[in-house]
Amino acid sequence: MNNKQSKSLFDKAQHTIPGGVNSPVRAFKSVGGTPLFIKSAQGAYITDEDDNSFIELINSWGPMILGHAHPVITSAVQEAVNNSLSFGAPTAKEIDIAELICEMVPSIEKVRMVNSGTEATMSAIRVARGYTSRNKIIKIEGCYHGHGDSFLIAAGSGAVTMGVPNSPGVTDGTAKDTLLAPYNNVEAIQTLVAENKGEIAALIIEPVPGNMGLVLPKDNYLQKLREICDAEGIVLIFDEVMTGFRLAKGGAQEVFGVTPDMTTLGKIIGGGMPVGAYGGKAEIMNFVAPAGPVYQAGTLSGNPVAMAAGLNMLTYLNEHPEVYTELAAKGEKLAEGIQAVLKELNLPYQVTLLGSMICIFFTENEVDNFADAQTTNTEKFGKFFHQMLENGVYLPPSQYESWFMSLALTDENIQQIIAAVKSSLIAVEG
Ligand SMILES: Cc1ncc(COP(=O)(O)O)c(C=O)c1O
Ligand SMILES: N[C@H](C=O)CCC(=O)O
Repeated sequence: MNNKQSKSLFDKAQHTIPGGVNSPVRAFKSVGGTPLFIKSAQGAYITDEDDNSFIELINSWGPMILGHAHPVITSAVQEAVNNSLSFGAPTAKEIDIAELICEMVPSIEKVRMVNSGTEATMSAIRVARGYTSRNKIIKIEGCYHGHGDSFLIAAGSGAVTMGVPNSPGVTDGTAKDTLLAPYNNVEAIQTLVAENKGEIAALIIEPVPGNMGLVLPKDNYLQKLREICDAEGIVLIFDEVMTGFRLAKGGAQEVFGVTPDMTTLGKIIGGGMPVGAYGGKAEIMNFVAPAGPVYQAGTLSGNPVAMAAGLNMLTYLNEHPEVYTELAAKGEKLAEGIQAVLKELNLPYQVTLLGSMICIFFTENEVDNFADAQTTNTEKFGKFFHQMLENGVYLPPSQYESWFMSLALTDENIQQIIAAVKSSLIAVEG
């Protein structure tokens, strides 16, 4: 594969951008080699600066549910930019999108728009702390909630990919207020709650973690967390930055029938524009300024272009529930195909699937938490990743990420991905 242009751009970028990228996971550090510099994307395909085109399973880390450059989104953006890019004042579309979010995710009675998933999670815990007058939070090992200080402890995604799940720069004072428990382990939560009685403001969790690879809840784990939080007056926050509007209209909370007190949302609600949001029970959200005393603000929050894109995206999803059955069918087809390849090649690796989120772990252990995920052979994943590129498929460049499917993937694309998985595994396993 010719990557001359990408190499030259990566070299140039090192001079003015730390590590040559604006978000660490993009740097290909854990898989080695040179990141691809992207020129454009359309439907299920992405094209780099060397004019290589790939079938794509990153989809901007989730939001491109309909595929790249979908007219439902691009037309909204084109229309909105004609009316200027930002006002720093309220607009009618902010009400429309808030109403739609509250309709689609009924646990959200009030919602505040911010500019990223990180802002959403940082703000949500501040509000939970203000509401409960408590300081500590419980975070689940391997979950990623953006780069807020409180969350960069046993963090997944780029943090674990770079080997720095505990980041320098986070003070001991902040770290001591973040209590950790393994995913799928109810006893660990019960112990933390007993040891910190009356001190825990919130439990924040990716209900279906996609930042340690994809891991699924088992044995009514989420229901049990709900019960513990109810009994102890702890605010249960579902971080649905990845899963919201992807797994179902109402996100993971709809799929598993568990109602959090607060929900954080991200990129999907902007159709790919930089957006985030947090919301939940009115009683809690009324603590947010100017309604209440917890301060949170944003010059560009509710940006009109992002709101236009997001409103069209959510309206489309709301009016086309068949999107979710179609995505799930595509997910099933891909997972079945990969399972068949693994069986044929006699490889004991794990495939995890939920709806249109999917992942292969290079381990023979069942993966129920971060420790299990870390038994994966990351070196093999790196080789597999590069083989997949050679075979025309662009995966997230880390074992500790989920793959995201879009509606634009055709049956033929799915067969191409399965064939690429087979050829790549054969090359990796020798
Ligand atoms: C579950 C989850 N929460 C929060 C974030 C942070 O979002 P952002 O990168 O937009 O700050 C991400 C992704 O990065 C995420 O996957
Ligand atoms: N896992 C992250 C988002 O979902 C990866 C994106 C990033 O950090 O750049």
